Amino acid sequence: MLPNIDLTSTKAYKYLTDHYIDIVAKSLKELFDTDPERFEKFSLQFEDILLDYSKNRVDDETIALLIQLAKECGLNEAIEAMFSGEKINVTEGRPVLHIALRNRSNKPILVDGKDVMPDVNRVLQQMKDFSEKIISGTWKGYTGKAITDVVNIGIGGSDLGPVMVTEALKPYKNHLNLHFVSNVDATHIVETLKPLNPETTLFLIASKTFTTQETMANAHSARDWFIKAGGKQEDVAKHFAALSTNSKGVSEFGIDTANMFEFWDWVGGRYSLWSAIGLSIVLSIGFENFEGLLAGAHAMDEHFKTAPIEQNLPAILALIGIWHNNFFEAETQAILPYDQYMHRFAAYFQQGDMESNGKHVDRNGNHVDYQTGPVIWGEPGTNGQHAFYQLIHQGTKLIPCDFIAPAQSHNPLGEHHQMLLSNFFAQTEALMNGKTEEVVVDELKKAGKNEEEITKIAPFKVFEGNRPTNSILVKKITPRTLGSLIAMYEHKIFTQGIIWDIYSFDQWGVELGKQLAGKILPELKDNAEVTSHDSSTNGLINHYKSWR
Ligand SMILES: O=P(O)(O)OC[C@H]1O[C@@H](O)[C@H](O)[C@@H](O)[C@@H]1O
Repeated sequence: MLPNIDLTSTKAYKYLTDHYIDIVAKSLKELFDTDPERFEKFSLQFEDILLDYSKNRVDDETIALLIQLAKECGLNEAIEAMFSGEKINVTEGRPVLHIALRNRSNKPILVDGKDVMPDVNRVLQQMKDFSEKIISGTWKGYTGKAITDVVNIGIGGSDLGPVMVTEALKPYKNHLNLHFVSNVDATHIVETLKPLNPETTLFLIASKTFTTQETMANAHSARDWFIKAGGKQEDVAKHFAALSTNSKGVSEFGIDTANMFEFWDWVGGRYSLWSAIGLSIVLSIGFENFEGLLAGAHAMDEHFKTAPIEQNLPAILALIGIWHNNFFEAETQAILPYDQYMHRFAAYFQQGDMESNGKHVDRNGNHVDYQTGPVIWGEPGTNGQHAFYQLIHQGTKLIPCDFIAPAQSHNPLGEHHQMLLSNFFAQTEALMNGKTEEVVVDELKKAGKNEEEITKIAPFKVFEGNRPTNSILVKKITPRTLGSLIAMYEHKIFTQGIIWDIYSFDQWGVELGKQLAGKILPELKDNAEVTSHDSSTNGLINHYKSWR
């Protein structure tokens, strides 16, 4: 069972509340000046991932108290509960076992007394066999041609993970063209299908439940397109596969269950890229590379499970996040990868983090009296620097940032990578140190400005600094490193959910909008005036009807 705690009544929380008053009085610059060991002390390495968390407003005492907080909140017991297959997703009555999907040790993991590993390995083998046929061209479409294009139709967890990983690992890509359709807006499928040839296109219908409205609508439109282009019903089997937990739904759609890649209800949608949902990844980079991704995640799982909290990368990241969120009252967390291939990383963790920890009810069903999950956002560097970094440097909001960069580029072209990394290093330094009025005045004097001009302009050029950042430097973005990085963030989310005493693995908050859309859809079928809602909703619907 997950431990039952009252976060703000823990001893550590109370100590941290007092300790916060000491820390806010100190600047990051001072903390560095008074402790020459700071980098060594506040950085951790796991394989090819270096986490430097020294540029956060923490000292030895902060870290000790945060670790005490994690212990008081039962983090170690919670990790044990997850890894041993306990039903820690209580509101849905399910275990949380994405770790089983990448359990390369094959040690048994029991759910209701049954080892899940044989099923996991069976589906992995099925993915391997299928992908080898598609990639080698031995699998033929209905006119005898090899597959050239793969369209993954899915949304949320059945889209974001595969999109993010196939983009991040593009250097490992083969000849197949990958496409992703998620939005129910017809534009998405229409534009995707325009250049495609049905004879050489494979559709993967990716949906855990196989009931999601957007995915089902896109899947039906894809099948209609295929049939209209000359494919016959019996040809569907050569061009459609399903990735799902719902075999009944799959066969009702008309996909042969031989072409169904199964997963299980103990895999959360936003944690499912390691499951059959990852088939588009396998098709894009090959099974061996997918295994590399799984192995990297597994290595991070073992680290998370066994490393003491003070050396545990996901736990430390989580605790630093809690320090900002609950004591500094930071509302958001930016994820800034200095790697163009990782351009969907922040978008992926918007779902991963916000759908997991965007909860205001604790595990006893009571309204929390503290902040929980932050708003996650971000774009790749250096683009962000020329867009929103102004606010991070000089705005009124505290934005803790994770800077991520590879030491080695997949595209070592001229000085590009050094330029990119010079920005990566410079930004965290600038955010930490800022620029004092004294320095600004001095610079303006040197630039030949007079007293009056200096007084006028100086305030705008001052940077307060003291802005917290983590730097995550990796050797290279390989399948293994990416697997570890994703798992690191997954376990960070888990740790924070445990400390905030919330259930991180359900997502009831997405249901209400779906229900209401289901009620409104039939009201849009004719032109009759709608009066069943509030005046705004009625007004909007009726206006829409008058314009269509
Ligand atoms: O894979 P499915 O069942 O089509 O679900 C897609 C998404 O549907 C959303 O409603 C859920 O909030 C997500 O968690 C999920 O990933």
